[in-house]
Amino acid sequence: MIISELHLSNFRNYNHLDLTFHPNLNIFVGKNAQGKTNIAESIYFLALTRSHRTHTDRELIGWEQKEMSVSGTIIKKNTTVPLEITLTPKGRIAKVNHLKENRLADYVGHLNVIMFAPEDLAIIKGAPSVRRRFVDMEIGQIRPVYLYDLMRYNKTLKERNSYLKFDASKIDPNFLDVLDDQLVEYGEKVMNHRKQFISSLTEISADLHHHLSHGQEKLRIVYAQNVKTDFAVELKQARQKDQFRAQTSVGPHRDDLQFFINDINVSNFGSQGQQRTTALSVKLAEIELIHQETGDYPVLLLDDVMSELDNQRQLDLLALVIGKTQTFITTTTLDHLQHLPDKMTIFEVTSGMIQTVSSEQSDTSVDTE
Ligand SMILES: Nc1ncnc2c1ncn2[C@@H]1O[C@H](COP(=O)(O)OP(=O)(O)OP(=O)(O)O)[C@@H](O)[C@H]1O
Repeated sequence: MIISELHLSNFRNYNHLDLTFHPNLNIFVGKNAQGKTNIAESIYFLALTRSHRTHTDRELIGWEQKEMSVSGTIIKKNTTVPLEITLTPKGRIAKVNHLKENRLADYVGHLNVIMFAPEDLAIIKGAPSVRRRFVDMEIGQIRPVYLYDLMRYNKTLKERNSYLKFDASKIDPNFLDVLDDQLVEYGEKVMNHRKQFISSLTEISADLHHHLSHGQEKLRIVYAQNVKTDFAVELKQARQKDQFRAQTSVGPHRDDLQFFINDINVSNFGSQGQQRTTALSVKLAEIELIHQETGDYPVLLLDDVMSELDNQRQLDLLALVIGKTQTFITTTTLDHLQHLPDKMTIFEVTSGMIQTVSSEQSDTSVDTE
């Protein structure tokens, strides 16, 4: 799939912007703080209705503005799908084919994106919550039903945690049983989705990592599931402790991922280079996974990462993606970019203004099958 057009209105430092993209490669070049990442963020937002770098929607709206919108045209399997999201003081409105979709799960999935940004190193090095968010966003793109199950799980978890805060004498064990049953029902679904996703991700990323490390390293991803055997039993066993601490101690909200290279934990003992290559292998694996699950390649957003990769890694990366996935690169300079194809569009970004400085249209469009 490709995104052929993007329109921004009051999105961060863009008051009004209309862009037409190259089907293979688009490069945004400019000094720091000009608005390059904002473009990548707007595409990510159009796909997932969330930013990759903030939880606060307000930040996305231009200063002194009340609302903003991002819209774009997606081309896949010879069909054209217009998407649009508007953030207003009353909330967000998401439209597919100009029609409003009330449920997130009906909107997400029309545009699949993979973002690779410097912050992604946190998937390897950061807190478990970062890895859970990564897993949730990625499964949600492929299987929108996962978002339903996760939402229901989180709602029940919140309810249970609030109930646990009641005075012990006011807690009705039967009501807690009902909440536990619901938590187990939705939690099992969440864990099953995660198990399948992580198993496929492990398989594909192991191959890619083997390739990227030139046969030197064996990557293994482990789903560190918090529930060991039986969720219902473990929840019951933890009840007294949970009541005492007024929070639920067992369940997929405590899940984690672990990364091993040649059986050594990368998060704790890996070098910077190994951690970076692991993050890259995982991201590239997602591209293949989305293709396997949906039959389409996602759009790839490489935000400020090329300068972090050495010559060989850049070559490996571009060889793997160009011509397969429509790719967007943001960078402060073109100097260090090696191995670029002949056909691409380069945009120069200056204070929220964009100028097309070079556009070489390709004869063969990207494979959108
Ligand atoms: N809500 C907003 N309204 C208006 N301007 C904003 C808003 N949020 C951020 N900005 C502006 O956007 C600019 C930052 O853009 P962006 O993060 O895309 O930078 P960049 O070009 O990617 O830079 P770098 O190379 O440092 O990553 C800053 O000038 C900032 O003041």
